[in-house]
Amino acid sequence: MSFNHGWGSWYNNNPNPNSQSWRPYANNQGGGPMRQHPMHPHQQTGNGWLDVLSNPYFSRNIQARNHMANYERNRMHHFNQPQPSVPQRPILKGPQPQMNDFVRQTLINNAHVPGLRTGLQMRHAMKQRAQAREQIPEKRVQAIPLIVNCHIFSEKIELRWQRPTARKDIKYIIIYEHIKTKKMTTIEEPSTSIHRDFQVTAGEVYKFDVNCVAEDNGFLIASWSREIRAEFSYSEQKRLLQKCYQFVKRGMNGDPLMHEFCVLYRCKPKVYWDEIHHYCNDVMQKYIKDDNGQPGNLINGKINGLFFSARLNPDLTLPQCSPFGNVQMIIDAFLILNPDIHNFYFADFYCNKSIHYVTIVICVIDSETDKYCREKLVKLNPLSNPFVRLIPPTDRYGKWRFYINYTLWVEVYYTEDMQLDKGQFSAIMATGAGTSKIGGLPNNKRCPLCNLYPPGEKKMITVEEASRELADTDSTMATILREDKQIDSEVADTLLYLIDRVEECCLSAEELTEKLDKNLMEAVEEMNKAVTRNKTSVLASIAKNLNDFVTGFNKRRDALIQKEFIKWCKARDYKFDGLEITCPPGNCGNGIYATKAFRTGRPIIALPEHDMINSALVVDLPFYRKKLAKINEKLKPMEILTMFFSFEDFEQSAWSPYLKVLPKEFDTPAFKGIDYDVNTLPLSIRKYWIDQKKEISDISEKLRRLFPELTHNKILWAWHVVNTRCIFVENEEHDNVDNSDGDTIAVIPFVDMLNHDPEKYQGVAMHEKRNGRYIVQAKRQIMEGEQVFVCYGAHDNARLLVEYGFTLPHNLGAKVLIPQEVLLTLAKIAGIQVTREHEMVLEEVSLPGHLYATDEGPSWSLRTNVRVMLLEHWQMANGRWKKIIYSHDPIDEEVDKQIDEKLEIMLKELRNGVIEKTKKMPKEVQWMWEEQVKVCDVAVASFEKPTTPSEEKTES
Ligand SMILES: C[S@@+](CC[C@H](N)C(=O)[O-])C[C@H]1O[C@@H](n2cnc3c(N)ncnc32)[C@H](O)[C@@H]1O
Repeated sequence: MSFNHGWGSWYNNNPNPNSQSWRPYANNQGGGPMRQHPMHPHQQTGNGWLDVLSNPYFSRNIQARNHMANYERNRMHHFNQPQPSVPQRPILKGPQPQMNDFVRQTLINNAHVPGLRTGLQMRHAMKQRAQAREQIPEKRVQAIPLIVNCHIFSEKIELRWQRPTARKDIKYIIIYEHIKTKKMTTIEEPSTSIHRDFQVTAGEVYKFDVNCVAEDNGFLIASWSREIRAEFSYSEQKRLLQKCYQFVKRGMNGDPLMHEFCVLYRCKPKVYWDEIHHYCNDVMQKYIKDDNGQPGNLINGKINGLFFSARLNPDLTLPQCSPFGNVQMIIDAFLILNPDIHNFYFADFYCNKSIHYVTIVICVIDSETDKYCREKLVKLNPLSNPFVRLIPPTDRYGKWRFYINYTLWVEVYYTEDMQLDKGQFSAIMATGAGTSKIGGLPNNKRCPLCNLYPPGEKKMITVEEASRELADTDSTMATILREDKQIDSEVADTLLYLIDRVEECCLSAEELTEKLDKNLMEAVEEMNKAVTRNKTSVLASIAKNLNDFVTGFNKRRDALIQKEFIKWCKARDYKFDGLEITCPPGNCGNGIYATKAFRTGRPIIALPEHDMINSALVVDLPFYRKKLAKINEKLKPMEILTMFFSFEDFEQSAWSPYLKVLPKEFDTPAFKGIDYDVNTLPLSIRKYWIDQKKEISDISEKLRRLFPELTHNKILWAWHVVNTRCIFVENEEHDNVDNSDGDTIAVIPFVDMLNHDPEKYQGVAMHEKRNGRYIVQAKRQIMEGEQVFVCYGAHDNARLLVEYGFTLPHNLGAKVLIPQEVLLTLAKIAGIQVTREHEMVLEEVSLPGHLYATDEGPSWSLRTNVRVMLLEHWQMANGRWKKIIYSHDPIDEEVDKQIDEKLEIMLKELRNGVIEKTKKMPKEVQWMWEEQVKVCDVAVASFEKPTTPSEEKTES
């Protein structure tokens, strides 16, 4: 970077030796530049600041007063003459001086200090408004509030509302008024409509009234009203910044062209300073930002501040003339730009004719203005932005260095009051009228360099702009883009659209709706497909950046939704101190983590029993009671809960914060529309798969028949919510529930955030009826930082996938089901003579034939089944087998050995059979079979005699 050239010349060679500097408003009357240049600490006297130090208004410095008099040529002259009403120099921050009516009126009409002017005008306006309010009796309308979300852009306002009622005989009447012209437009929207866009003019204010009325008699059902200023959305603001980045010229090495400075200055007519001195206790008060710049910017009329400049002449001297006035206040740059206490924001980029301006807002950290800017404007890094850049001191006693871009005009808008004694004053030449236009100049709306929508141009950002935006977060991107400009236009459009969507999504919590999320994700998917079709490094890089952005955004959104959910739980008296919801690594949604240790037996979650969502709760809710009364049919618990989750509205429901934390989709085959061929599935999952398919299709058909407004997809989602989250609870019988198959399910918010781990689980859940609560207890000690698990059951991976949509890498629940016909076949292969009598006993014993991954050898029930098949005729006659099978006596050694021998043959045969099957199975289910092979391997291995160390030695 070339920052330093010629800086010293300003100190050494003041181009205007006649110009004067002084500190007329200073309390301490000290002199000299506020900040000495680190390289030239003692060279400040050359510009004459030490010569004229005192206040001209108290006649202590004749020279200065004469000097100022030369510039006196304004209509406020009389304020500068000693008058009876002029107060003595007031004590700082003392009471405001009294003004007579004449003075006040003159000030209102002519004041040069906008703070003074706007203050008085505002008070006047407020008085008028209060009077008007008193005159108009408040109109009370009996209507419920309509919920409307507004999406505000500089040239478009989008309104989206939620239907206030399920009634169809309604319509919406939208009245919007352009406040300035009073032009009113009325439009009607049908009952099906839920949004409407309005083309507007940037910076203008519109009043919108959205009324939902009954179609026949016009009765007002719900209403909403708001005044909206058409202003930049956050994404537009960022695009403007990108335009500004593009405008900034850069040197050979890519760095922006900047020069060093150490003071900021503000030029105003002398009367301006006089008024502050006489009427404002020497405090230059910040005042409301005028209408200069882009009409849609987010600071005009919104924040208060004072403009300063740092721009120097080409020879790096301070300017000696200004269109804004004949007195220049000069202050130490560190006072305004100290990055330890200030935040920097980009606020505007515009031109009036040819000069381009960028407005940088400087706020004291955490001030009210800072909070506003943080929300609305784009924050800049003081150390790396190309407009006002700071370089930290190199050692402990060093000073900050300041650089300003000289390829455009940087306006520094400081949002605090400033005392005059902080500065030094210099007389300069006023060019033009000596003052800026009151209210501000209109910007040039035709300039394509600084307008987002110059006339005649498409309202689409360019690829370069998009790439710039991304380059902001990934500096390598810009380099890649410069190299490769061959970008397919369709792909570019997709990317640009996505950038817009992503930026818009960042606006506010209001936008975090399910719908927008879905749109966004669809857009991302579209983008990823488009990028795959056009494999260029540029696109891949842009796509990666956007994907990262979307992921980050989603994370922020999830955190927000979670916060609301926690608030909701606490308000309902859920107790879960020492726990937090976090997203564990991997793809398993949320989980619950301990933020402190819990001892064994401690309840870690407790909630009132009436908060369990079970069939009784649902059928007693007025909405569902009415619905069920109409259909005159009792539903089963699973059907009732599915109906509940199908109907509840994400925004309106009393469970809204809970509904929002529920997964939007599930990874189960049923949800993904995968239809396995039953014959390709291992036996352990076959029945469950058939039953599940039937249940989903039956419930879906039934609910759609009873409630035609429900769709299959909605029911499918709701069924999954219930099926993956419900817990066993013994519910009381309820007259309006069909409990012919029992009623043992409930969905329990928060508790249903616990994930499954059959090995590590520390949480056991139970309904404590006597205490009227549902709790989760620590069954063993839980350490701080651990995820808290429960056990959903000893399920193998096929079952976990089909029922819950996940699998475990080392699942001890893996098992092989050996039904009776398979058992008989295997027994025959092993040489067992199985008679009809054996089969009948087997049926009566009815022990399950399972092999488990955890078993050290075949289970007791499998061994017993084999034992039954080895019984002789006489042992089975007259029920004698019962005594043998259920006896506590140890099994005869001979028999035991025989069982082992037979089982070994049977299981080896089983393993071979499973391996053969695995080979023939379609790819998507092969893993299920492989898991079965592993279980067989474990069982077979248990028969192999362990080799002793001596045998090992001999073999080797
Ligand atoms: C009762 S919910 C548990 C909370 C859930 N993770 C969430 O985000 O809301 C059950 C669901 O959690 C996920 N899940 C539970 N345990 C898991 C595990 N060990 N690994 C992966 N996903 C798991 C599955 O998606 C399952 O359908």
